Amino acid sequence: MSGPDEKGQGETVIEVRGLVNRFGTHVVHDGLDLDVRRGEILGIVGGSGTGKSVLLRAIVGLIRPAAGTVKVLGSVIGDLDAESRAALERRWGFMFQNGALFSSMTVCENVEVPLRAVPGLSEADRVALAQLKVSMAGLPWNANGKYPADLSGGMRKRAGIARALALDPEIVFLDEPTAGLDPIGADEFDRLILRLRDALNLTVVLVTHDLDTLHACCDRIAVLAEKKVLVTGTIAELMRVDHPWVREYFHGPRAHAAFHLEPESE
Ligand SMILES: Nc1ncnc2c1ncn2[C@@H]1O[C@H](COP(=O)(O)OP(=O)(O)OP(=O)(O)O)[C@@H](O)[C@H]1O
Repeated sequence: MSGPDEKGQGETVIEVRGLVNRFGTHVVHDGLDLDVRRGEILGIVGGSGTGKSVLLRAIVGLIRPAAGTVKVLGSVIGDLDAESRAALERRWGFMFQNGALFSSMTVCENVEVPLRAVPGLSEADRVALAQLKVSMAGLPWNANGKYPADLSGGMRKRAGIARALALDPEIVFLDEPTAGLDPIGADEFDRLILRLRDALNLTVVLVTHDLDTLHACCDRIAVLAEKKVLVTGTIAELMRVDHPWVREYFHGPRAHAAFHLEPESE
């Protein structure tokens, strides 16, 4: 790989080494390594229960690993005092699977939540910034005043991404961004992810089962299997990997449809 360019594209912004996560005797990750480069959209795929969400949570420090190191933007998570930790957290945004919005707050108020931690920001500026993020997420103006219960699933996800963008992060984590969306809504969301990455120079790490999202959005894909990242690469590279799960996933009929390939002859 060539080194970072003048905008830092290509530099490693997340470095996971020897990660071990376990719940009781259940070992989810055992010596997992992962690198994420600035400016890329990295998709994480794997069978159900292989620990994709646990990996995202471990990267942002919501789960304390049993062993290994996670370095984000040059800092080792776990070594930081509360103040440095809070400063680092402002440099990423996280969109949980269902949006994880506060049901008693409007969309605008939800997006304002992270902005409340910014010292010296007036209420008027906070509201204006939140409204800007809501529109950047592709929601209409009148969504600002709506409550999560009054939104469709797709709109809730957009509100979740607006909140993840509240603090102008460098990295955005998306947990199954298109899950539960109809195909048109999922396509629109894929395009939104690409637009936001390009417009805001974001690094995006997303967990997905959606082959269309992999094809439309991801520069590289990391495959979780056997308690680690088995392989990372482009779709073309992963299609050449000889591993039962990878083969089945990247050569199945759904993959062929998503990747616009001719059906394989038996
Ligand atoms: N807080 C927890 N306590 C105990 N076990 C947990 C906890 N969180 C996750 N697990 C277990 O860790 C494993 C990995 O979970 P995770 O949610 O990361 O899987 P996943 O790959 O995201 O799955 P899916 O594709 O089905 O969403 C699962 O067996 C799950 O039951």
